Amino acid sequence: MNTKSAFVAIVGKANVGKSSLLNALLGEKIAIVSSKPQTTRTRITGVLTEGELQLVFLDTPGFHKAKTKLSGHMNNVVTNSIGDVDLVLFVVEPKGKMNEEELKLIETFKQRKLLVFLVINKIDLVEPDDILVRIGELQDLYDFEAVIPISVTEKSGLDTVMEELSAHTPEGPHYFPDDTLTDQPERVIAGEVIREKILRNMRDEIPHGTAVSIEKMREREEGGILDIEANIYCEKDSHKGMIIGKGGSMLKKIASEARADLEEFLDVKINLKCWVKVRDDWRNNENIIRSLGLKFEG
Ligand SMILES: Nc1nc2c(ncn2[C@@H]2O[C@H](COP(=O)(O)OP(=O)(O)OP(=O)(O)O)[C@@H](O)[C@H]2O)c(=O)[nH]1
Repeated sequence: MNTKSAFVAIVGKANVGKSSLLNALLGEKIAIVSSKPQTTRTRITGVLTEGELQLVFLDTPGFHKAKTKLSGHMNNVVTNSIGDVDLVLFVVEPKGKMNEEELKLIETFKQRKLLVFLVINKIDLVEPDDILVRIGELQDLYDFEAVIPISVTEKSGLDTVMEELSAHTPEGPHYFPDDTLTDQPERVIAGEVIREKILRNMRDEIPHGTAVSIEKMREREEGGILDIEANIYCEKDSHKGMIIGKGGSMLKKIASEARADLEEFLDVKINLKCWVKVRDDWRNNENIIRSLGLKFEG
């Protein structure tokens, strides 16, 4: 089975129903990230797996103002790393003016050219005609991928949200085991940070044909050092050569940038080792995808 996966951010001003929407989408299929303190720092709020599809919901990475020193750090790191979310659900009220926060969000969409779905929530509070007016008002603000009127309370429109998300989710491995609660999303983050460094440093040469699997992540008993070992899978020998670079220079750059981000993010000294491996058909290979998934088990 070809799998597909996406990182999804739910954004919007306070009280528009973001949490309600997330809960409604996750329903009983929720694989809540555990309540271990680290996990809240990673801001993964839920994982939804349905057949081939896996959606990893993030708590509005980089979209809101820093409240504490920690979240300030997080915003920086997350904006730089997985701020490149695949899909965004922008939740708005069914009436009223866009406030400053919302206009800023739209600016962010424009700057990052994000793939955004405009979700007009609470349509149970307005007349059907008002919804049309609302759509007219808002759809010029950004080139939204779709405009979806919903009511979480009345459970209407939720299927459409899922259909749109699914239709726009690219092929990719499931980051979490399909049926397992995970308590180690920091592994996912580590993998994503490394992958982001590859994409950033190699923009054109190596497109999306890479996957990163965290083989090991263990804090040393003494010394406060976290050892991380990662495999970078690519599709061709020539890609492997490019990722490693002349005399290992590219891999060194990728690893040292990833290490710096992760040290700040996890607030611990990190010893990061990366290996590059060729897997012709990793996208299709059930075993590899499975092993990528299983790496996340506790
Ligand atoms: N009438 C109506 N109320 C809704 C709907 N969806 C959510 N609400 C209500 O709106 C309020 C805010 O919902 P939340 O899900 O907490 O909103 P939020 O965007 O996560 O809020 P913050 O955490 O403050 O950012 C709650 O009282 C919900 O019950 C809806 O479709 N219709």
